[in-house]
Amino acid sequence: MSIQVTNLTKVYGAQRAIDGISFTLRPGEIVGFLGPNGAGKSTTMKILTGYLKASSGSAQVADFDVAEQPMPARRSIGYLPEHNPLYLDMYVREFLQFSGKLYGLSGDSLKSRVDEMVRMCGLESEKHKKIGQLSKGYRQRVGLAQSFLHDPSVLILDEPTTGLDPNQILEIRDLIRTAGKNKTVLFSTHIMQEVEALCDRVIIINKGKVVSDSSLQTLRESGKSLEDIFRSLTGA
Ligand SMILES: Nc1ncnc2c1ncn2[C@@H]1O[C@H](COP(=O)(O)OP(=O)(O)OP(=O)(O)O)[C@@H](O)[C@H]1O
Repeated sequence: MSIQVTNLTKVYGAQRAIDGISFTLRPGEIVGFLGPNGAGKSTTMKILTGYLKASSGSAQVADFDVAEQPMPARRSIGYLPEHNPLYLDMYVREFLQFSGKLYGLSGDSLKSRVDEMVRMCGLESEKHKKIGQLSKGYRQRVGLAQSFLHDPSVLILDEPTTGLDPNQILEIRDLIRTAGKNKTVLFSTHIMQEVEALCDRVIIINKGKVVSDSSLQTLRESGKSLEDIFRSLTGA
């Protein structure tokens, strides 16, 4: 399995942010991770990417346990956090080179990989600017370029299109589709059309529990819209 989450629980003080969730992603699947605000999506993604420790349960990425084998697990993952912490004073290329070095790239392979990401993510016109001078959409592209740099087999993208205008949403969606070919992708979003445009499968969580895990095809066959299904399962 590319991602395997088993009985994962995270407790913050008195609150169970996630409460015994389990799911799996097979290689090559693109899965939408939906849930209302505060449902536990980011918490789950932060555990998968090694930024948070689970209170109990286990998570594996590319068959590496994220708690016991954190380094190989991390190398298998491209992660775009919800609040993408870019270095605003760095130039675009400088930042990508710096990030590539952290993944062990160097020399010509680093340079050619950075060039490829700049091209793929549509950053040619902005590559000589500082990140702090970029629009939100271009910053998001830099974040995606960074997450794709080391050619990971698994992409974990936390609300990749939040705050973007409709044109940028479509562009970023295309980018995820292109970059996600032959990769496993778990991404969270509040945009139902995005799920319909990109996903094979949808996992819906509510109050820290998985309330639905179905293929888009199965959900379509129910005759209800994804929005109606989401509302009925999350009590909105
Ligand atoms: N560091 C923290 N300390 C205490 N509680 C936290 C912390 N981080 C998250 N929580 C709580 O855990 C719950 C799940 O939060 P999480 O960010 O995972 O939700 P989410 O589904 O990603 O929400 P959103 O759609 O709003 O981004 C929320 O009630 C949140 O307030």
